[in-house]
Amino acid sequence: MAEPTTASTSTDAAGNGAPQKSRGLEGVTALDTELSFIDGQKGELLYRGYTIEDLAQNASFEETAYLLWKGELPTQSQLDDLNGQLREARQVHPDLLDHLRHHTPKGANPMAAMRTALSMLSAYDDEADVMEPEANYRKAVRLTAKLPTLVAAFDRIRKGKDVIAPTGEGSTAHDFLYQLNGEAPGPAAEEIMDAALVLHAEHGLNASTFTARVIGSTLADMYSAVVGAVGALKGPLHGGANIEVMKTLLELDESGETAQEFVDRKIENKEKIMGIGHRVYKTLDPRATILRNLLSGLSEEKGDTRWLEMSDTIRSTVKERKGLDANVDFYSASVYYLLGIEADLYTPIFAMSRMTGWTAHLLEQWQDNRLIRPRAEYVGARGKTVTPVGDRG
Ligand SMILES: CC(=O)SCCNC(=O)CCNC(=O)[C@H](O)C(C)(C)COP(=O)(O)OP(=O)(O)OC[C@H]1O[C@@H](n2cnc3c(N)ncnc32)[C@H](O)[C@@H]1OP(=O)(O)O
Ligand SMILES: O=C([O-])CC(=O)C(=O)O
Repeated sequence: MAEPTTASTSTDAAGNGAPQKSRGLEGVTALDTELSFIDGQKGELLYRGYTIEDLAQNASFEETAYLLWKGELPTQSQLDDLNGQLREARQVHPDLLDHLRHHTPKGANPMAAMRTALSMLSAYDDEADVMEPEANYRKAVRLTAKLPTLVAAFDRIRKGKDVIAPTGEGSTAHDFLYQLNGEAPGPAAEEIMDAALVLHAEHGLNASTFTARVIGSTLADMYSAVVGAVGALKGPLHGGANIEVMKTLLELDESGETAQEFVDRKIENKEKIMGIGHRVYKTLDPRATILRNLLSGLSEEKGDTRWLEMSDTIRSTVKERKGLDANVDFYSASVYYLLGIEADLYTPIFAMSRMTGWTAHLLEQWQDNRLIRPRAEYVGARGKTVTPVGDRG
């Protein structure tokens, strides 16, 4: 099962009822959620009872967002309302664009630029500190609408191109690709981007969502919580892995080293292979299967199967050598690459999608809030006394 241990009921080795420690909180169940279920042994993922395969195939990102926020898939009129709200909210205040244009170095890490821009957004939101559930829902919609605009704007500004305003039409996937590239995406590219957004939307108490819930549990506002979550997602052990996967593939393509030699070298040097392994999945991440299928179709269409072949060989070699399999970040990297997207935007794209999961968790947290505050066992020194500074050697 995904979450075998409940922190509040576990006991230490002596069975005396003291809380058990778990390095990295592995196996600890910290809270209840209705948002998603992961079976790490079977490789299953459900969002509110629906399989990820069903949602990726049959629901749009906007329908998925509604499902996460509201608990049910939307009716047509509910979806129309949400689409209207998202489209209207895609515009960002001109000050934000000026900040990206004039006060953000072109070489900034896009996740750092987004972390700052999201934080600034709160200053332009009159409801930033209003904690009523409806106000928080409206903020979740606004944050989800605005982040793609900020990501696309930053990419164009750093390339010396004009910023393209959102169209106020179409899906999140369509408008994002339009704002990024300055031309409307074809239906296939839009469909793939939409599916990728569905696949990354929610995943239980992953590190960034846990971060968001910890911040939310202090009754800090939604902006504070998602800014913290962006910080957590940036790390290469979490969402930042998708960028590292692409760097690996590009380096491998240049170097002439075979994928097997690469894996053996990494294992020999006790280095991690990015996009491989997972804290909860002990088998293939079901999202990786779907992303591999998308990559396979895209590779055929583009007549470039290099990345798929390289990825498959890395994956089968690590599986054989270490028994580890691919996670969501493994094939997404090549999918975005073949869509013509710059590698350092892959984690910001992950954040555009996960914004729905983070904010849905915050809405859930605030329905029945209690401060999240675990303990650390003190293992340092005791009994020391202060000597005057001049006498310290
Ligand atoms: C969206 C997401 O966040 S998905 C995860 C994205 N992150 C990555 O792809 C980064 C690469 N993967 C990893 O670093 C890890 O698998 C994590 C962080 C995802 C999960 O890690 P943990 O559950 O903490 O496992 P931990 O890091 O303790 O590793 C356990 C063992 O597996 C090995 N291992 C785990 N992942 C990898 C990997 N990617 N490559 C090589 N070995 C690995 C470790 O070296 C260790 O081996 P050992 O017992 O022989 O020392
Ligand atoms: O669940 C995790 O630890 C990481 C992950 O796959 C995600 O956040 O999508």
